[in-house]
Amino acid sequence: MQPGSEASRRIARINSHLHPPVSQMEETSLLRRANCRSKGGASGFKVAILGAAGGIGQPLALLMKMNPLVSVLHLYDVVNAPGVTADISHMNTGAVVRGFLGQPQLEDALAGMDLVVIPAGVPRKPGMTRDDLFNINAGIVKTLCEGIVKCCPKAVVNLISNPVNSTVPIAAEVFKKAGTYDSKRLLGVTMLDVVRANTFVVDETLQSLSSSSAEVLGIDPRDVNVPVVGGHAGVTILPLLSQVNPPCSFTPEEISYLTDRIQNGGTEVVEAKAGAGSATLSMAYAAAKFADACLRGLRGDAGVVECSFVASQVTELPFFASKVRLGRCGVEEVLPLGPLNEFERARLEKAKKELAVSIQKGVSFIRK
Ligand SMILES: NC(=O)c1ccc[n+]([C@@H]2O[C@H](COP(=O)([O-])OP(=O)(O)OC[C@H]3O[C@@H](n4cnc5c(N)ncnc54)[C@H](O)[C@@H]3O)[C@@H](O)[C@H]2O)c1
Ligand SMILES: O=C(O)C[C@H](O)C(=O)O
Repeated sequence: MQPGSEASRRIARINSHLHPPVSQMEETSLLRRANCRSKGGASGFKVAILGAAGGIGQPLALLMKMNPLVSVLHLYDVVNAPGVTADISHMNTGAVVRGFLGQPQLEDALAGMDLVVIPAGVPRKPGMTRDDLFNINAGIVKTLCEGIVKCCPKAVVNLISNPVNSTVPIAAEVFKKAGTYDSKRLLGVTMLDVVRANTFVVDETLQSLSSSSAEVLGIDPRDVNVPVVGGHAGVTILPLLSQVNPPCSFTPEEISYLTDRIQNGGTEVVEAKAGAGSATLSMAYAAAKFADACLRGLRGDAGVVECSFVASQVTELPFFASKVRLGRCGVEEVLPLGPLNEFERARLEKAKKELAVSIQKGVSFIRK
């Protein structure tokens, strides 16, 4: 290709969108605004995915590109962001996609975002707990949240990176330190626990147990809703099987089996992947569902309720996962747990003990 030819100028233009030099920032952001209006429409939201080239990031980027509520989609990673961006950008859906590679482009990736979804960080290998990821992922989450402070302090943040029970407190502390903390806008993503619970209640109960819960036979798992409260690791994951909707009853053996399977769903995938990571596809599905719920809330839809790990007064702990009502500012209301049976009350006490330690570990990481 001849330097200075029309083809080389076109490629230079495409590259400048993928890696906008700082000197072109103003011009580029005008271009972005123009693109947003022409393609996404005035009502679309601007969404950034941080860790977009990863196992979760890539399918999540695909699903967000398909979401009609998204007008601009920013894909940021420290590796491979241009390739993923080029690929996703060929999908003929409305959202304008832009790629951002490496720390120097983090601020451009975040500028003006309404929703920031964070699946950046290392996943587990067999034999590890989520807490074993703390040493690496805590620093990653801290850095990304410092970027949010600077560039989009009013964005709603969906935090996926593990250990969620500690990374959400880390994010809160970063925001508090900067004076930008709004507890309504920080949500730990525990949706995969709900997705698993809904699936296992319909599937596993009927397949592997001689079930007295035949009421659920033939029900689409998408129509089942199991609230999952507490946190997102082992015993802190507490499905409230007494509150399944549509209502259905389980034997004590079924409750114990289902609770253990839901609590160990992540480990089941980690072991099946045998060293190649943890849940990515089901997580991308869950994250896309949760992000969509947040966007519908931001749009002003009524009655959007999902479970999430948020700042909470539902228990004595400063953070707790429970049903939350989503609205124009993020979390509009943290809903109470509702009536728990004896089994759930006992499991709740266990969950709170472990959660308290994980939350404090996250807080201390920033305050130290
Ligand atoms: N909340 C949940 O329910 C849930 C479910 C599954 C996985 N996870 C967690 O999500 C995280 C990601 O999992 P994965 O399978 O996608 O891992 P992955 O290794 O496949 O992808 C992670 C991506 O993050 C990127 N990354 C690393 N440091 C970064 C930084 N500083 N800035 C931006 N990007 C960075 C990597 O380059 C990589 O592309 C893990 O911590 C995992 O435990 C959480
Ligand atoms: O189990 C993991 O490490 C990943 C994730 O938290 C999950 O629940 O699948």
